[in-house]
Amino acid sequence: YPELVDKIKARQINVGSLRSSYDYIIVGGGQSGLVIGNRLSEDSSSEDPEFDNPGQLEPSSATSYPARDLFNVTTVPQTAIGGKRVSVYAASVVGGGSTVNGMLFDRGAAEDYDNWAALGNHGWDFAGLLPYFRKSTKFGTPDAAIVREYNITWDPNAYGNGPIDVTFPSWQWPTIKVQWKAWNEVGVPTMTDGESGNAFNAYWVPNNVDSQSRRSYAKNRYFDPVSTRQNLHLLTGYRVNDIQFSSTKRAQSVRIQQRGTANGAPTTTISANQEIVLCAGWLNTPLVLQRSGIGPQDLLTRAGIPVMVDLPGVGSNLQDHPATQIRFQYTRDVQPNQASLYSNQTFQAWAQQQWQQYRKGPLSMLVGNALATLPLPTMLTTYQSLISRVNSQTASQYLPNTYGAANVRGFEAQRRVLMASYASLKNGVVEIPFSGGGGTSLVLEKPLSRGTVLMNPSDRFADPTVDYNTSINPIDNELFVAMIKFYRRWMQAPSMQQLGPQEQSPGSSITSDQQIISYATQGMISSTAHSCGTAAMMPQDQAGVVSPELLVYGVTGLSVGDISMIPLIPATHTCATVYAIAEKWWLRHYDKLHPHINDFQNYHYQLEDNNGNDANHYLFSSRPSSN
Ligand SMILES: Cc1cc2nc3c(=O)[nH]c(=O)nc-3n(C[C@H](O)[C@H](O)[C@H](O)COP(=O)(O)OP(=O)(O)OC[C@H]3O[C@@H](n4cnc5c(N)ncnc54)[C@H](O)[C@@H]3O)c2cc1C
Repeated sequence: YPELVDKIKARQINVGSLRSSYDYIIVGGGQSGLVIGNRLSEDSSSEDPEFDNPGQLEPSSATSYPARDLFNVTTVPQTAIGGKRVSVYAASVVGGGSTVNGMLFDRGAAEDYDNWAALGNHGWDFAGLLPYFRKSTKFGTPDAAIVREYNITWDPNAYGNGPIDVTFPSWQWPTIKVQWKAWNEVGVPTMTDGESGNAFNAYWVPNNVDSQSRRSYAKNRYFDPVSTRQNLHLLTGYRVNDIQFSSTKRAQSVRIQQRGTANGAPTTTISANQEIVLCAGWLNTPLVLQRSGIGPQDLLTRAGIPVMVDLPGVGSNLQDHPATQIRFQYTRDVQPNQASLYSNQTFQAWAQQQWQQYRKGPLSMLVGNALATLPLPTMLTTYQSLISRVNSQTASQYLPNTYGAANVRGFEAQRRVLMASYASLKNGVVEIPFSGGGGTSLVLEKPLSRGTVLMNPSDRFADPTVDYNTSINPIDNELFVAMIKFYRRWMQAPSMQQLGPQEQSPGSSITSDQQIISYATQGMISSTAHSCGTAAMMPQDQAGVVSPELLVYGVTGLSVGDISMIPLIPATHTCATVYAIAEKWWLRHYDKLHPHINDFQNYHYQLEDNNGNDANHYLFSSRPSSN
């Protein structure tokens, strides 16, 4: 898209014009980095450069993940899923994941975030995050005819007046009506909306698109409108290698190197007067920390890097949503259906015309708009016995051998809140997306397996070693078995029979748990592009890396504003949550500018009025109440 590249080139700063120091340096102009850059530069007294790797810009809706905008990294062999190496998804482009992602835009259940607070992170429960979910979004009323036809529901109070446009496309496949009914028949109720804390059972999920089906993302909503601010500089084509510290362990400067030059090539040093904010994503935030001497002592020593802070959590606690596939064919499918887009030329031509003329119709639809996020008790009558089996495992039993005592304590704490969620009817353990077709991905939302992102000790500039340890904990596989069995039950629901569902894979001959596990692991992927947790917000003695204020333990002037801070992966696609995290990161900075308002927990409710409009003026005029 040459015209877009030219536009961004006109705005970005050349390395030669960089200042030698800035107030804030944001490492990574991805999704969270652009949010934080926008918010910080609202204050004209600070100057913020953002460093990023260049890439092509994604101008419109897209469902395929462009490899050119992703880091080219694969995992080590995943021993529990047949030894395959799997691709990782980490964006390397301005706007980061928001530029390349599938635009399914949802939030976790309230309990997902309440779990974060239960792990010692005051203010990070759902009530503490909701103002930021609202602050980042604005809901656009979808096509009335489609809403009526498919009974699409949402909660307008879940949204605010923020930069990211959210709405539903103007198309659904007719078969989805049968699917909704069938969910109800197997005991899965329909929720009005998943966005207001009720993301469990079955519910509609919008996309982050505007009324013209155009991608609404961090670059065009948080960066472009403020790119002319004189106090915000964006540098592309460089990477931050590491951070340098003063003798009092204050983060002082970053060393940057042009991408594409030999590792260790001459670097430029840029200083930060106030703070360095790591927004380089789940893959690179831990790597930059490790290169800077913050990480597991043993790893740093092996790499010959002086230890600034021994934080065993840096690069551990890696989580994602692993997935496998299931496929049924509808022998009495209704017309039109997804296949019509390929098999029926008249329909195909009509779809093209709808898209080109009105940006509507089947081609405006992305990955689908409905999810069944199933609580374990709904899916498995013997769920108590599964929970007992988890609790009888030694905490360290399936953890990577690089994990030390603090990591095990952290996992034990996570397991306690996770088991409460496994028993809950208000929190999903698995996700089954549905959009009318007979096949789909089956996604594990609350895995017990944990992984690592570790610097290569013999070459700190090489790609890191990524290991998800997918399915290493056998309970994860039991959850896949339960999911496949429940999917089969759904296909046997009375309403579904009008479609004549016929199982293609795994196939009706695959019946025993062991057969199902072997099918599921064979087709399993480790990541659905929701990797997180590698610089987690946990207590320091439980392998935490950042405090609830998102400050890195053991040093000053250094924080994390991206997805790495997530302690426990929520049962949702992660984009909306990352906006809320980055918006909330900014709160502490606001606190610094306005020290008379000094209660982190209490005033976050004041950031918006009840309609979700920005109500920052409250902050200037009154001290919030203490309830
Ligand atoms: C292919 C894909 C599909 C997805 N689909 C969905 C979806 O449909 N729905 C959903 O909700 N979520 C989805 N996600 C997840 C979501 O987009 C991400 O979780 C989110 O964007 C992560 O934001 P972040 O700010 O933490 O990191 P990122 O947005 O990845 O930003 C990191 C930035 O740091 C830069 N960087 C890295 N290293 C350095 C360095 N050393 N120096 C300087 N800069 C550096 C990178 O270039 C990048 O711009 C998807 C993600 C991907 C990758």
